[in-house]
Amino acid sequence: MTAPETLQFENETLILIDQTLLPQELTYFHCQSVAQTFDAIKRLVVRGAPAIGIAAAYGVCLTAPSSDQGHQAAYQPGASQADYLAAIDYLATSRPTAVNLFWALDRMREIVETTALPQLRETLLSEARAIHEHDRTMCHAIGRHGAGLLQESRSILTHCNAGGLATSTWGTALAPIYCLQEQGRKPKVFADETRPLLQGGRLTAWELSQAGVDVTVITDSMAGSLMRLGKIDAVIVGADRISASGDVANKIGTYPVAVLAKHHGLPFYVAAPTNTFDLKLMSGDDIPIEQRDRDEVAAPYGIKIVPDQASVLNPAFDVTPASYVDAIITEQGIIAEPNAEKIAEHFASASAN
Ligand SMILES: CSC[C@@H](O)[C@@H](O)C(=O)COP(=O)(O)O
Repeated sequence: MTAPETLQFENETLILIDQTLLPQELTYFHCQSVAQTFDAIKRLVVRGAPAIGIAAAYGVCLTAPSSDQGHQAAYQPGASQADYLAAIDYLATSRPTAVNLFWALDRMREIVETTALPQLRETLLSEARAIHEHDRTMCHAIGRHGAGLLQESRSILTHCNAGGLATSTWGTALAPIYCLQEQGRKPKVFADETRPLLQGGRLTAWELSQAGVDVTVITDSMAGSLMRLGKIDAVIVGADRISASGDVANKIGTYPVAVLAKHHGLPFYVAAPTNTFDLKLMSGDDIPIEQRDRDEVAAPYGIKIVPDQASVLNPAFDVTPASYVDAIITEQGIIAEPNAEKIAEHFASASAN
C-alpha cells in the first residue's frame, strides 16, 4: 500500500494532511497564502521537524505582491524581493525549536538574495522541490543505517511521531522500522502515546498500522515498567535540534525515556538528518524550547481536566544530554557515543565526500 503524501504542492497550493484530525479522518488542508502556511505550522496541521521545513519552503512560494495585507493574500505573481524576505521572516516566527525550519528558510533566503527578479519565483519553487526531494533521500538512507543497528532488536520503543507524517516519506526514527519490515523481520513497536497532543497514540499508531507494522500504544508512564519486565530491546526517537556536542531536543518526555533506557541498559538511538544539527550551539541548554498553550494540557479536546486556579506548564520539547545517547543515525551514517569531536568529524567527512 502506498502511504498518502504528507505534503504536496500543486496549482499554487500547498496541500497538507491535516494531522490535527488524525486518526478520526484523513483530510487535506489547503494553503494558498503565506498566512495559511504559518497557521498550519503553528497549529500542528503539519508538524515534525523536517516536514515543517519543507512546508515553510513551499510557503515562501505563496508570497503575494506587497505584504501589507499581513501575508493573507492568496498567491499571485509579482512579489518583490522585499515581499519574499518579509514572508521568510514571518514564517520563521511560527515555531522556535525545530532547526530544520530555519535551515530551509535560510536556503530560500539565499535564493532571494542571489536571483534576479524575473527568475525568482521559478527558482524558489525549484529550491522548495529540491528540499522536499532531499528529504526523501535522507529518510531512506537513515532507514538503511538504522536497520543495521536494530538487527538484533525485535521490540522497539519510540516516542512522539518521527515517521512519514513528520517528513516526506519514511520518517527518521520510523525509517529503520519500515526498512526492517521490508526485509521481512517484522519489528514490534511500542509507541508512547506522548502527552499532551498524543502524536504517538494518534499519528505513529496510525501510520504504522496503515503500513502493516505491529504497533502497541502505551501511556507514557508505562515505559519504565515494560523495560523492567524485559519487553523492550531498544529505543529510537527523532530530534528537533541537536547541539554541536550531541545534546538532543525532542518532544517532551524523551529525556525520561532516555534515563530509563540507561538505567535498564537498553540502547537509546536518535535518528535525524544532518540539517537537524545546530552546530552554532555547543550546549543543548541553549536550544529555545517552545512553550505552548495551557489548554493543550488543561482542556484537551475541549474537556476541562485541570481547575482554572491551577497553573499549567506546557513545554513542547525537552533536552536529552549526549551522555544518554548511544548513537545518532544520520543520512551520512552513524555517530556512536556522540560528542563534540565525533560530530565535527562526521560533518567534516560528509563535506569531503
Ligand atoms: C522526524 S520528526 C522529529 C521530531 O520533530 C519529533 O520527534 C517531534 O518532536 C515533533 O514534535 P511536534 O511538536 O509534533 O512537531
